[in-house]
Formats: sequence, structure tokens, C-alpha cells
Amino acid sequence: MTDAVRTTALTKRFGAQVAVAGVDLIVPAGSFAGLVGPNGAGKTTTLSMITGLLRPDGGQAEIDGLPVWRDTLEVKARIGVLPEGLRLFERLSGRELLIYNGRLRAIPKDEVERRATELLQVMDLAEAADKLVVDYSTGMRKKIGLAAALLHNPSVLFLDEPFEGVDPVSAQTLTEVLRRYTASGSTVIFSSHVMDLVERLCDWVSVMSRGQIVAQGPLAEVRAGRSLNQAFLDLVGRSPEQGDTGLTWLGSGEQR
Ligand SMILES: Nc1ncnc2c1ncn2[C@@H]1O[C@H](COP(=O)(O)OP(=O)(O)OP(=O)(O)O)[C@@H](O)[C@H]1O
Repeated sequence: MTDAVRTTALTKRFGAQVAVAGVDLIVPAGSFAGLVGPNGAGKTTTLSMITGLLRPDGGQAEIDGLPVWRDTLEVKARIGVLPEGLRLFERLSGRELLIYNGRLRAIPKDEVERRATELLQVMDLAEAADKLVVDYSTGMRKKIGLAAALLHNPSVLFLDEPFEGVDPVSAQTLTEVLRRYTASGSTVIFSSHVMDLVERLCDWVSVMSRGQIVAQGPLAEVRAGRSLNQAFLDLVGRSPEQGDTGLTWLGSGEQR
């Protein structure tokens, strides 16, 4: 079966800094995949290159076997993206935002309205459907963003920190929606720092550190008998400069 996502030697530099240093990411179709790594590991940069938002300096990215930077339109029709720092049209209501997104993707009006109503219901946003997005809470914004990303029934869904700022009840709702989505053969790739969550949800994990993949495979293989948190610490380690030295002034009770 074709992998949902495959990158080969994907690279990105920002000036002198190499943010992504030859990433070979693989995500089998139908996976619920987690992309984890310390702050600054290059996760967002990698996801941006795979979703056609940031042009790579080198290497290849494929979705469903299609090169992202060659078959851009076809790839964009197949993917849904909930990016980091999601920007939404604030002066639209939740319902209007979904309908606008659906019409941009050329879904017939009746069908968009039907899907929007269902998604608002499932995301528990029906009551807030006619409220302006500017008045939505952080969790509500994540949910309407996810609804917008699902509206065109993509085959691969990319989510950057989808559960950040989401309360436990809403997180359960999001989880159920995503589980149902992958059960039908679609693929979810999400980045997160919450290892418990990744361990609970994912069947596939890719671990990034310093711009490279340091471990990747089925969850049980990456964990290798440890908790995912321990595996993460073992794989990523702590840099020497993060040692126990320093901060001697902290908690000493002295003000100067
Ligand atoms: N537009 C940019 N200009 C300059 N440097 C950047 C830019 N975007 C990212 N970087 C740098 O590239 C590296 C990787 O950043 P990236 O945001 O991809 O990491 P991340 O793994 O998503 O981190 P986090 O978990 O903190 O969100 C970091 O060192 C960051 O400072």
C-alpha cells in the first residue's frame, strides 16, 4: 500500500540555521500518527513543507504517492490542515466560516450546509454556530479549525498541537471524531508534546530531534517496553548545557 506521507532527505535552512536536516518521514495510510520532539526540533517546519506551506531547500515530500511540490493542487485537495497559531476569519460566524471554506473547495452549496451543520453538532458548537469566531474561546477555535479541515473529507489530516487549550470534554469529542476518521482508512498526523496523549491515541510514532528523525515506527516498537515518555527522554536526551549547574540563586530567599 502507498504510504500516506513519505519524505526523502527533506531539508530547510533559515540563514545559517539548519531547521530540518534531511528528514525521512514515513506514515503508513490509515495510521493515527504522532510527530514528537523537543522544542525547536523542526516539527512545524517539516509539517509546513509537507503541506505545501513552506518550500523545502532540498529533498522530496509525497502525499499518497504524489509529490507535494509538483502536484500541488491535487495534493491540497487531499489534505486537511490545522496549523499552529491558527488564523481564522474572525468576523465570520462559525457556520459562515465552514460554508466559506467549503465553497472555496467547490463543494456544492447544499452539501456544504449539510456537512457544516453535522460538524457543528458533532463538535458541540451548534449553540455557538452563529456567534462570531472572534468571540470563540481557545478550545472552540481548535474545534472550528478542525471542522474546517475535515469539511472536504481529506484523506490525510495534519494537526499541529490540536489538543492545546482544549478542555477534557472537548478533547474527548475531538478524539472520537479523529478515531472515527482513521477507522475508515484516512490518516491523521499530529504533533504534540503530551506523551500520554500520543501513547493513548497513536499507533505510529516519529520522533524528531535537532532536525532529524531519531526513531520511527509502530508505537510498541518505538516504546520498546518503556513508557513513551521514557523512550522520548532516552532518545532525545538532555543537552549538556541543560545540566544541573546554574540557578543557584533561585529559591535561596535572597532578593539580589
Ligand atoms: N521563520 C523562521 N525563521 C528563522 N528560524 C526559524 C523559522 N521557523 C523556525 N525556525 C527555527 O527552526 C527551528 C525549528 O523550528 P520548528 O518551529 O520547526 O520546531 P518545532 O519542533 O515545531 O518546535 P516547538 O515544539 O517548539 O513548536 C528552530 O530553531 C526555530 O528557531
